[in-house]
Order: sequence, then structure tokens, then C-alpha cells
Amino acid sequence: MKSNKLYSQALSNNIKKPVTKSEGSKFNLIERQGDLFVNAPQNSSLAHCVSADFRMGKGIASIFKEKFQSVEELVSQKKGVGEVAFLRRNEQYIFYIITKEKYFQKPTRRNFENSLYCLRRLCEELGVKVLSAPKIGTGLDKLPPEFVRKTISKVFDGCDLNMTIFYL
Ligand SMILES: Nc1ncnc2c1ncn2[C@@H]1O[C@H](COP(=O)(O)OP(=O)(O)OC[C@H]2O[C@H](OP(=O)(O)O)[C@H](O)[C@@H]2O)[C@@H](O)[C@H]1O
Repeated sequence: MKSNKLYSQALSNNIKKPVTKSEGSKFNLIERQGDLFVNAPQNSSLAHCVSADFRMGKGIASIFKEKFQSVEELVSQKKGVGEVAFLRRNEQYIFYIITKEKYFQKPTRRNFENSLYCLRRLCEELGVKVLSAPKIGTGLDKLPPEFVRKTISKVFDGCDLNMTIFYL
């Protein structure tokens, strides 16, 4: 686990490192059937998509809200569209990928991609090596699965991370 200093710097995004291609690192992306909250490895951080108002009224976001609460802590980070707010739970991080302003809107492809670059920077700053997510963006947010898959592969290319996408 990175030091608290790094954690608070990442929180305030003081570290504006560009995404780096770690030498010899290999980004692994796998998709597997399973319930994210039951089958994700214990040491895995989690990520999902939300709106900037943190309404989390439907879909898997509502389960995150029920499980991890701390909406006030998330709002206090003052993150906007294209950015990522996060919680720390012991050895795990919970990432809230902000892809749109209001809950009733749908994300643009550009904002979706920008928020994933932000997620990558955070994973590198915090030393996250194992990340699990649902099929982000493809349900209520109605982004085409192929676009989501390609964007994840593009954004995380060269990142030292094992990412598992769970689907029911
Ligand atoms: N336990 C589980 N394990 C594995 N997969 C699971 C699962 N539970 C559900 N899934 C599947 O995971 C996919 C994406 O699940 P979602 O559709 O929720 O996410 P999304 O990223 O498309 O949309 C996010 C916006 O939806 C809400 O906004 P609203 O208020 O509704 O406007 C939020 O606030 C966001 O802003 C769908 O296939 C679900 O079947």
C-alpha cells in the first residue's frame, strides 16, 4: 500500500504525471462471467461509472452506494466529468468513474475515454495492480460494448495492471 502522502496527493490530483508506459509491463484484460461483488479477488480494487451528482440511483451504482456508502466523502473530492473520485477500504480502492454530469444523461464517448485516462493515472499513482469492474458503460449508459472494449485496451495499453470485467 502506497504511503498516506501519496494517497492524499493522488486524492487532490497534485500528481499530474502523464500516463507512462512501464518497461516490460503488460496490461491484461479478461472478461469472465460472475458477480463482481462475489467473484472479484479479495485484493482487487473495484471501478464503476457514475454521474457527477453521485445520485447512483439505479444499476450497479446503486449496489456500490449501498455497500460502500460515503457519498459525502465522494462529493467532497469535488471531481467532475472525465475525472475519478475514490474511496479507500483497507487494501482496496473503490473508483467512481465520472462519465456524465447528471444521472439522467448519457456519457459522451470523449468523456468516457477521458475518465478512463484519469483512472489509469490514479491506478499508477496508487500502485493498483488488480482491478475488477462490471461491463462499464454498456448498460444504463448505453455505450456500444465494442467501443468500451477498444477504449479500455487503448487507454490502458502499457499499464502494469490486471483488469477483469465481470458480467452476470
Ligand atoms: N453484481 C454485478 N456483477 C457484474 N455485473 C453486474 C452486476 N450488477 C450489474 N451488472 C452489470 O453491469 C453492467 C453495467 O451496469 P450499469 O448499467 O449499472 O452501468 P453503466 O456503466 O452502463 O451505467 C452507469 C450509470 O447508470 C447509473 O446512472 P442512472 O442513475 O441509471 O442514470 C449510474 O449512476 C451510472 O451513471 C450491466 O450489464 C449490468 O447488468
